[in-house]
Amino acid sequence: MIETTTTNNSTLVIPITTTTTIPSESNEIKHDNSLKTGFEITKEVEQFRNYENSDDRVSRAYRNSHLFQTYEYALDKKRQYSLLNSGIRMGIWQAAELLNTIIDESDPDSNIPQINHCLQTAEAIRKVYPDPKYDWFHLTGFIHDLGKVLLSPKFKEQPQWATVGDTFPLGCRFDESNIFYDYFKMNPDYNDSRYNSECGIYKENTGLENVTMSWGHDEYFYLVCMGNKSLLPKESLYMIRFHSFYPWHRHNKYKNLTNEEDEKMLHWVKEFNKFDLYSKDSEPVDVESLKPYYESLILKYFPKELNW
Ligand SMILES: O[C@H]1[C@H](O)[C@@H](O)[C@H](O)[C@@H](O)[C@H]1O
Ligand SMILES: [Fe+2]
Ligand SMILES: [Fe+2]
Repeated sequence: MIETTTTNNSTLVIPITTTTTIPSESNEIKHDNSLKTGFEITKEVEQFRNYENSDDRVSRAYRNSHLFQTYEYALDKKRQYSLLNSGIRMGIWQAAELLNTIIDESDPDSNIPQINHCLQTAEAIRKVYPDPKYDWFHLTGFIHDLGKVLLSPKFKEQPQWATVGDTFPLGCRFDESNIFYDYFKMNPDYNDSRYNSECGIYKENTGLENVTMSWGHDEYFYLVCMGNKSLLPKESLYMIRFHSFYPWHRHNKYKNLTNEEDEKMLHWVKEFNKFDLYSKDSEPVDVESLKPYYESLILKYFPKELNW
Protein backbone atom coordinates (compact mmCIF):
# COMPACT_ATOMS: atom_id res chain seq x y z
CA MET A 1 0.00 0.00 0.00
CA ILE A 2 1.40 3.37 -0.91
CA GLU A 3 0.71 6.40 1.16
CA THR A 4 1.45 9.92 0.14
CA THR A 5 2.37 12.48 2.73
CA THR A 6 2.68 16.15 2.04
CA THR A 7 5.92 17.37 3.59
CA ASN A 8 5.84 20.87 2.19
CA ASN A 9 3.96 22.69 -0.52
CA SER A 10 5.35 20.75 -3.40
CA THR A 11 6.99 17.64 -2.05
CA LEU A 12 5.26 14.33 -1.71
CA VAL A 13 7.06 11.42 -0.10
CA ILE A 14 6.06 8.03 -1.31
CA PRO A 15 7.31 5.36 1.08
CA ILE A 16 7.72 1.82 -0.14
CA THR A 17 7.46 -0.87 2.51
CA THR A 18 10.38 -3.24 3.07
CA THR A 19 8.48 -6.08 1.45
CA THR A 20 7.76 -4.26 -1.79
CA THR A 21 9.01 -6.21 -4.77
CA ILE A 22 8.87 -5.55 -8.46
CA PRO A 23 7.78 -8.95 -9.76
CA SER A 24 8.36 -8.06 -13.37
CA GLU A 25 12.11 -7.85 -13.05
CA SER A 26 14.04 -11.11 -12.91
CA ASN A 27 16.02 -10.08 -9.83
CA GLU A 28 13.44 -9.01 -7.32
CA ILE A 29 14.07 -5.63 -5.82
CA LYS A 30 13.44 -5.04 -2.17
CA HIS A 31 13.27 -1.39 -1.28
CA ASP A 32 14.28 -0.77 2.29
CA ASN A 33 14.10 2.99 2.25
CA SER A 34 11.67 5.63 1.17
CA LEU A 35 11.54 6.62 -2.40
CA LYS A 36 11.16 10.34 -2.64
CA THR A 37 9.69 11.16 -5.96
CA GLY A 38 8.59 14.63 -5.01
CA PHE A 39 5.72 14.52 -7.48
CA GLU A 40 2.41 12.77 -7.50
CA ILE A 41 2.00 9.41 -9.14
CA THR A 42 -1.38 7.81 -9.37
CA LYS A 43 -0.33 4.27 -10.05
CA GLU A 44 1.39 2.01 -7.49
CA VAL A 45 5.14 1.85 -7.89
CA GLU A 46 5.01 -1.94 -8.29
CA GLN A 47 2.86 -1.54 -11.35
CA PHE A 48 5.60 0.12 -13.40
CA ARG A 49 7.81 -2.06 -15.56
CA ASN A 50 5.54 -5.04 -15.23
CA TYR A 51 6.64 -7.20 -18.13
CA GLU A 52 4.77 -10.29 -17.03
CA ASN A 53 1.44 -9.04 -18.25
CA SER A 54 2.75 -6.88 -21.06
CA ASP A 55 1.26 -7.20 -24.51
CA ASP A 56 2.77 -8.93 -27.51
CA ARG A 57 4.40 -5.89 -29.02
CA VAL A 58 6.55 -5.45 -25.90
CA SER A 59 7.83 -9.01 -25.98
CA ARG A 60 8.31 -8.80 -29.73
CA ALA A 61 10.47 -5.70 -29.38
CA TYR A 62 12.65 -7.49 -26.82
CA ARG A 63 12.72 -10.76 -28.71
CA ASN A 64 14.08 -8.99 -31.77
CA SER A 65 16.46 -6.80 -29.83
CA HIS A 66 17.96 -9.74 -27.96
CA LEU A 67 18.18 -11.77 -31.12
CA PHE A 68 19.61 -9.17 -33.52
CA GLN A 69 21.74 -6.86 -31.38
CA THR A 70 25.23 -8.31 -31.66
CA TYR A 71 28.58 -6.72 -30.88
CA GLU A 72 29.35 -6.28 -34.58
CA TYR A 73 25.94 -4.79 -35.29
CA ALA A 74 26.14 -2.22 -32.49
CA LEU A 75 29.70 -1.24 -33.36
CA ASP A 76 28.71 -0.76 -36.95
CA LYS A 77 25.71 1.44 -36.08
CA LYS A 78 27.79 3.53 -33.70
CA ARG A 79 30.37 4.16 -36.43
CA GLN A 80 27.74 4.95 -39.02
CA TYR A 81 25.69 7.36 -36.91
CA SER A 82 28.65 9.08 -35.25
CA LEU A 83 29.34 10.69 -38.64
CA LEU A 84 26.06 12.64 -38.30
CA ASN A 85 25.89 12.70 -42.06
CA SER A 86 22.25 11.75 -42.64
CA GLY A 87 21.88 15.14 -44.35
CA ILE A 88 19.18 16.09 -41.85
CA ARG A 89 19.60 19.44 -40.13
CA MET A 90 17.09 20.53 -37.54
CA GLY A 91 16.76 22.09 -34.11
CA ILE A 92 15.93 20.35 -30.85
CA TRP A 93 12.30 21.49 -30.71
CA GLN A 94 11.72 20.30 -34.25
CA ALA A 95 13.10 16.90 -33.28
CA ALA A 96 10.78 16.80 -30.28
CA GLU A 97 7.85 17.48 -32.58
CA LEU A 98 8.78 14.44 -34.65
CA LEU A 99 8.06 12.41 -31.53
CA ASN A 100 4.42 13.48 -31.67
CA THR A 101 3.32 10.43 -33.56
CA ILE A 102 5.82 7.95 -32.22
CA ILE A 103 4.83 5.13 -29.92
CA ASP A 104 7.51 3.17 -28.10
CA GLU A 105 6.48 -0.48 -28.41
CA SER A 106 8.96 -1.70 -25.79
CA ASP A 107 7.34 0.27 -23.03
CA PRO A 108 4.58 -1.37 -20.98
CA ASP A 109 3.86 1.91 -19.16
CA SER A 110 3.32 4.32 -21.97
CA ASN A 111 1.10 4.47 -24.99
CA ILE A 112 0.97 8.23 -25.33
CA PRO A 113 3.04 10.13 -27.91
CA GLN A 114 6.62 10.51 -26.76
CA ILE A 115 6.66 14.32 -26.68
CA ASN A 116 4.28 14.15 -23.72
CA HIS A 117 6.61 11.77 -21.94
CA CYS A 118 9.53 14.16 -22.55
CA LEU A 119 7.66 17.08 -21.03
CA GLN A 120 6.25 15.04 -18.16
CA THR A 121 9.75 13.94 -17.21
CA ALA A 122 11.10 17.48 -17.50
CA GLU A 123 8.28 19.03 -15.50
CA ALA A 124 8.58 16.44 -12.73
CA ILE A 125 12.29 17.27 -12.44
CA ARG A 126 11.57 20.99 -12.45
CA LYS A 127 9.11 20.60 -9.62
CA VAL A 128 11.64 18.90 -7.37
CA TYR A 129 14.70 20.89 -8.57
CA PRO A 130 13.21 24.36 -9.18
CA ASP A 131 16.51 26.21 -8.73
CA PRO A 132 17.70 27.71 -12.07
CA LYS A 133 21.11 26.18 -11.42
CA TYR A 134 19.43 22.88 -12.35
CA ASP A 135 18.06 24.15 -15.64
CA TRP A 136 20.33 21.65 -17.42
CA PHE A 137 18.53 18.88 -15.50
CA HIS A 138 15.12 20.18 -16.68
CA LEU A 139 16.38 20.20 -20.24
CA THR A 140 17.82 16.71 -19.86
CA GLY A 141 14.35 15.48 -18.92
CA PHE A 142 12.96 17.06 -22.04
CA ILE A 143 15.57 15.74 -24.48
CA HIS A 144 16.64 12.37 -23.05
CA ASP A 145 14.50 10.32 -25.46
CA LEU A 146 15.01 12.42 -28.59
CA GLY A 147 17.05 9.61 -30.12
CA LYS A 148 13.69 7.97 -30.78
CA VAL A 149 13.41 10.20 -33.87
CA LEU A 150 15.05 7.18 -35.53
CA LEU A 151 11.58 5.62 -35.58
CA SER A 152 10.14 8.46 -37.65
CA PRO A 153 9.70 8.51 -41.45
CA LYS A 154 12.33 11.26 -41.64
CA PHE A 155 14.89 8.69 -40.45
CA LYS A 156 13.43 5.93 -42.62
CA GLU A 157 11.54 4.32 -39.74
CA GLN A 158 14.29 2.34 -38.06
CA PRO A 159 13.03 -0.80 -36.32
CA GLN A 160 11.78 -0.68 -32.73
CA TRP A 161 14.34 -3.28 -31.64
CA ALA A 162 17.18 -1.01 -32.86
CA THR A 163 15.84 2.10 -31.15
CA VAL A 164 14.01 1.44 -27.88
CA GLY A 165 14.02 -0.84 -24.85
CA ASP A 166 16.53 -1.40 -22.07
CA THR A 167 20.16 -1.44 -23.16
CA PHE A 168 22.94 -3.92 -22.36
CA PRO A 169 26.68 -4.24 -22.99
CA LEU A 170 27.83 -6.27 -25.99
CA GLY A 171 31.14 -8.07 -26.35
CA CYS A 172 30.73 -9.79 -22.99
CA ARG A 173 28.32 -12.19 -21.27
CA PHE A 174 24.65 -11.17 -21.04
CA ASP A 175 23.64 -10.80 -17.44
CA GLU A 176 20.54 -12.59 -16.18
CA SER A 177 19.13 -9.40 -14.69
CA ASN A 178 18.25 -8.24 -18.21
CA ILE A 179 14.50 -8.50 -18.74
CA PHE A 180 13.51 -11.23 -21.22
CA TYR A 181 16.94 -12.77 -20.66
CA ASP A 182 16.00 -16.07 -22.35
CA TYR A 183 15.77 -14.42 -25.76
CA PHE A 184 19.55 -13.88 -25.65
CA LYS A 185 19.98 -17.62 -26.11
CA MET A 186 19.12 -17.09 -29.77
CA ASN A 187 21.71 -14.31 -30.17
CA PRO A 188 24.78 -15.42 -32.19
CA ASP A 189 27.07 -13.81 -29.56
CA TYR A 190 25.63 -16.02 -26.83
CA ASN A 191 27.71 -19.01 -27.90
CA ASP A 192 30.70 -17.04 -29.21
CA SER A 193 33.69 -17.67 -26.97
CA ARG A 194 35.13 -14.22 -27.70
CA TYR A 195 32.09 -12.62 -26.16
CA ASN A 196 30.61 -14.93 -23.57
CA SER A 197 32.99 -14.68 -20.62
CA GLU A 198 32.29 -12.21 -17.83
CA CYS A 199 34.56 -9.47 -19.24
CA GLY A 200 34.58 -10.71 -22.84
CA ILE A 201 36.67 -8.39 -24.99
CA TYR A 202 37.09 -5.78 -22.22
CA LYS A 203 39.68 -5.20 -19.54
CA GLU A 204 38.39 -5.41 -15.97
CA ASN A 205 36.84 -2.02 -14.97
CA THR A 206 37.57 -0.50 -18.35
CA GLY A 207 34.85 2.16 -17.88
CA LEU A 208 31.50 2.35 -19.64
CA GLU A 209 32.79 4.86 -22.16
CA ASN A 210 34.84 2.02 -23.63
CA VAL A 211 31.97 -0.45 -23.74
CA THR A 212 29.80 -0.95 -26.80
CA MET A 213 26.20 -0.90 -25.61
CA SER A 214 23.28 -2.28 -27.59
CA TRP A 215 22.42 0.27 -30.26
CA GLY A 216 19.46 2.54 -29.61
CA HIS A 217 18.13 5.99 -28.75
CA ASP A 218 20.46 6.51 -25.77
CA GLU A 219 23.72 6.15 -27.66
CA TYR A 220 22.40 7.87 -30.76
CA PHE A 221 21.30 11.02 -28.99
CA TYR A 222 24.52 11.06 -26.96
CA LEU A 223 26.42 11.09 -30.27
CA VAL A 224 24.22 13.92 -31.53
CA CYS A 225 24.96 15.99 -28.40
CA MET A 226 28.70 15.36 -28.64
CA GLY A 227 28.96 15.88 -32.38
CA ASN A 228 27.09 19.17 -32.19
CA LYS A 229 29.08 20.43 -29.22
CA SER A 230 26.23 20.85 -26.78
CA LEU A 231 27.16 22.67 -23.58
CA LEU A 232 25.44 20.20 -21.28
CA PRO A 233 27.37 19.07 -18.19
CA LYS A 234 28.74 15.55 -18.04
CA GLU A 235 26.05 14.43 -15.56
CA SER A 236 23.49 15.21 -18.22
CA LEU A 237 25.39 13.37 -20.93
CA TYR A 238 25.59 10.32 -18.65
CA MET A 239 21.85 10.36 -18.08
CA ILE A 240 21.23 10.56 -21.79
CA ARG A 241 23.68 7.81 -22.62
CA PHE A 242 22.86 5.28 -19.90
CA HIS A 243 19.29 5.90 -18.78
CA SER A 244 18.10 2.61 -20.31
CA PHE A 245 20.86 0.53 -18.74
CA TYR A 246 18.64 -0.95 -16.01
CA PRO A 247 20.88 -3.94 -15.20
CA TRP A 248 23.45 -1.39 -14.03
CA HIS A 249 21.45 1.43 -12.47
CA ARG A 250 18.74 -0.73 -10.97
CA HIS A 251 20.31 -4.15 -10.44
CA ASN A 252 23.93 -3.18 -9.71
CA LYS A 253 25.25 -5.61 -12.32
CA TYR A 254 28.12 -5.26 -14.79
CA LYS A 255 30.29 -3.79 -12.03
CA ASN A 256 33.26 -5.58 -13.62
CA LEU A 257 33.04 -3.06 -16.48
CA THR A 258 32.54 0.22 -14.62
CA ASN A 259 35.27 2.52 -13.33
CA GLU A 260 35.35 5.18 -10.64
CA GLU A 261 33.91 7.87 -12.88
CA ASP A 262 30.91 5.66 -13.75
CA GLU A 263 30.28 4.99 -10.08
CA LYS A 264 30.32 8.72 -9.38
CA MET A 265 27.80 9.33 -12.13
CA LEU A 266 25.56 6.45 -11.03
CA HIS A 267 23.93 8.68 -8.44
CA TRP A 268 22.72 11.03 -11.16
CA VAL A 269 21.57 8.29 -13.47
CA LYS A 270 19.48 6.81 -10.64
CA GLU A 271 18.12 10.22 -9.70
CA PHE A 272 17.10 10.79 -13.29
CA ASN A 273 15.44 7.38 -13.51
CA LYS A 274 12.87 8.24 -10.82
CA PHE A 275 11.50 11.02 -12.98
CA ASP A 276 11.80 9.16 -16.26
CA LEU A 277 9.92 6.13 -14.99
CA TYR A 278 7.41 7.35 -12.43
CA SER A 279 6.26 10.45 -14.30
CA LYS A 280 4.74 8.24 -16.98
CA ASP A 281 1.44 8.20 -15.19
CA SER A 282 1.27 11.82 -14.12
CA GLU A 283 -0.87 14.72 -15.31
CA PRO A 284 -1.00 15.36 -19.06
CA VAL A 285 1.02 18.41 -20.07
CA ASP A 286 0.15 21.44 -22.15
CA VAL A 287 2.83 21.44 -24.82
CA GLU A 288 2.26 24.97 -26.17
CA SER A 289 2.37 26.70 -22.80
CA LEU A 290 5.64 24.98 -21.86
CA LYS A 291 7.32 25.65 -25.18
CA PRO A 292 8.82 29.12 -24.40
CA TYR A 293 10.60 27.86 -21.27
CA TYR A 294 12.16 24.84 -22.98
CA GLU A 295 13.04 26.87 -26.08
CA SER A 296 15.03 29.22 -23.85
CA LEU A 297 16.99 26.30 -22.39
CA ILE A 298 17.61 24.83 -25.82
CA LEU A 299 19.09 28.14 -26.92
CA LYS A 300 21.41 28.14 -23.93
CA TYR A 301 22.81 24.62 -24.44
CA PHE A 302 22.53 23.84 -28.16
CA PRO A 303 23.22 25.43 -31.52
CA LYS A 304 20.09 26.55 -33.40
CA GLU A 305 20.39 23.74 -35.89
CA LEU A 306 22.08 20.40 -35.39
CA ASN A 307 23.46 17.74 -37.69
CA TRP A 308 21.73 14.38 -37.22
O1 LIG B 1 10.73 0.76 -22.84
C1 LIG B 1 11.54 1.76 -22.30
C2 LIG B 1 11.74 2.92 -23.21
O2 LIG B 1 12.19 2.53 -24.48
C3 LIG B 1 12.63 3.94 -22.63
O3 LIG B 1 12.80 5.08 -23.39
C4 LIG B 1 13.94 3.36 -22.24
O4 LIG B 1 14.78 4.38 -21.77
C5 LIG B 1 13.72 2.27 -21.24
O5 LIG B 1 14.87 1.73 -20.77
C6 LIG B 1 12.83 1.20 -21.84
O6 LIG B 1 12.62 0.21 -20.94
FE1 LIG C 1 14.59 6.21 -23.03
FE1 LIG D 1 12.12 8.21 -21.11
